[in-house]
Amino acid sequence: MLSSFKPGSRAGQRPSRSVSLRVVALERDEDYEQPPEAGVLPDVARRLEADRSSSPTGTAGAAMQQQQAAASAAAAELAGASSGPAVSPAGLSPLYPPAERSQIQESWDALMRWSKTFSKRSGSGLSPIEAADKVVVFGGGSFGTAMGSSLALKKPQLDVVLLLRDPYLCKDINSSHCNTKYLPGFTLPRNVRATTDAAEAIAGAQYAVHAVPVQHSRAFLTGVREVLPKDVPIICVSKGLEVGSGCMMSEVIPSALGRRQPAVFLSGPSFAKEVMQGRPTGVVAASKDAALAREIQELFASPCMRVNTSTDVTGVEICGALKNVLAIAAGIVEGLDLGHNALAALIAQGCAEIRWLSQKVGAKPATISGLSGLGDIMLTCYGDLSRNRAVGVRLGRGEKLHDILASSTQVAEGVATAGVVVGLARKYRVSLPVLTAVAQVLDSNLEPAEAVAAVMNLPQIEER
Ligand SMILES: NC(=O)c1ccc[n+]([C@@H]2O[C@H](COP(=O)([O-])OP(=O)(O)OC[C@H]3O[C@@H](n4cnc5c(N)ncnc54)[C@H](O)[C@@H]3O)[C@@H](O)[C@H]2O)c1
Ligand SMILES: O=P(O)(O)OC[C@H](O)CO
Repeated sequence: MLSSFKPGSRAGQRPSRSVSLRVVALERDEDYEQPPEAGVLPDVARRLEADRSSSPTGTAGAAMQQQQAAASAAAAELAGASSGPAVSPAGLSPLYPPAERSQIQESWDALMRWSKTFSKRSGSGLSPIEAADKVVVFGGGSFGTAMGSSLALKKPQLDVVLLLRDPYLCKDINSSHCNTKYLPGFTLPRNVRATTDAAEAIAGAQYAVHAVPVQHSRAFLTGVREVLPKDVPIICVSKGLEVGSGCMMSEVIPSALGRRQPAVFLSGPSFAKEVMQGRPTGVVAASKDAALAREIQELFASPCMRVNTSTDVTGVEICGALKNVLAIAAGIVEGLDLGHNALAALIAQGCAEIRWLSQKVGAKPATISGLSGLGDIMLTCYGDLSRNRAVGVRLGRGEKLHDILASSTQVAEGVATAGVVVGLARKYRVSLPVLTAVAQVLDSNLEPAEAVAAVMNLPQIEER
């Protein structure tokens, strides 16, 4: 049975933000304990990989749990590797000369000791997940369901409530423990449930994960404004720019709620299906409130999920929005069957365009080359699971946008965002050939092949 519903329970019950402060400095070498023996680590990595490949992909609870257990065991073995036996992988002679080998081993040992020291220094007291008893997820699409499930698995007593519009899907989720519309084939953890009742879903929740598509977020948030306590942090996972206003979600949220709500923007390379499968994933939690970003880092972190923190909200948001548009371009190149050279050149050009515009709006270089920038660009441009890329592939193969959108039940945020990006580029006086070409194709002003030819025939320039 799910944990009890507590209407009075609010963010006040969350742990003090100083609790999870961690020390990041590397210690002096002599402070460390014995280094691990050579030969242990490759075995751990191999076992983790073997566990991964033998996991079923269709049962989120089981697969995620197996992955978390495998990753925990591997991490524990890494941390405790100092006491392991000196075994060499059978039949393999060392690749590097002895001097290099000992340097490599020393560097690795230092890393493992740092990891151990770091873990020991984690704060005492209740962690955010221990302190929480309810989390509400706005939108029960693929990513809201996946992120809610990963929290539910961390704590079986946690009440994770998906707030949906569709009563039939709610019934389905509550009776079959499967989100048949957005994540068919995955069994959800038992402590994930769904409702269409916003007041009931939100009451008593310590955190709200916002996973409603950007273009519907303003209306959605306006609708829940009265029942959402002003101190409940919103963890926004939606990536895109609002049509009409050009706003990022960090602007949409306070504008729709009419107040400054605590908020964190979680982004990075993270396909919902792979999160459900418990495959290793890395994301970044960005907030102007660094303590809140650390709290959310700790809330989501698991053996399967690394969470970096950042205070560069603008950078994380703009990169997350722009990579979706670039992924459509990558899909077009794929759909036109232009080859690997073309795809790599396109993505490199797209990365430059994202860097030019992101810097103009204030993104930090570390963000652009980090998880929400380069990390998510790579995933979305190369990964077959991307909906944005899939739109591009179908356009490249000759389908019309209207038909593509009509046949898809899931959002491809880049479609709406592409037009907004061109306006933003004009505002900041940046020329973005690839991203503008995507908007032209989507707006039916250019055939995909014509767009490629036009971009190829632009003047030859110096790289910048
Ligand atoms: N799917 C992923 O792998 C993934 C990963 C990271 C981030 N995201 C981002 O998360 C956001 C949500 O994506 P998703 O994949 O869950 O989308 P989805 O298409 O799978 O589901 C969208 C959800 O939003 C709901 N919704 C749509 N219109 C609504 C409205 N007007 N009011 C209320 N709810 C509405 C739908 O009912 C559904 O529950 C997007 O911005 C996406 O870019 C997705
Ligand atoms: O499927 P897409 O293209 O919406 O991408 C999903 C996520 O943003 C990947 O990080």
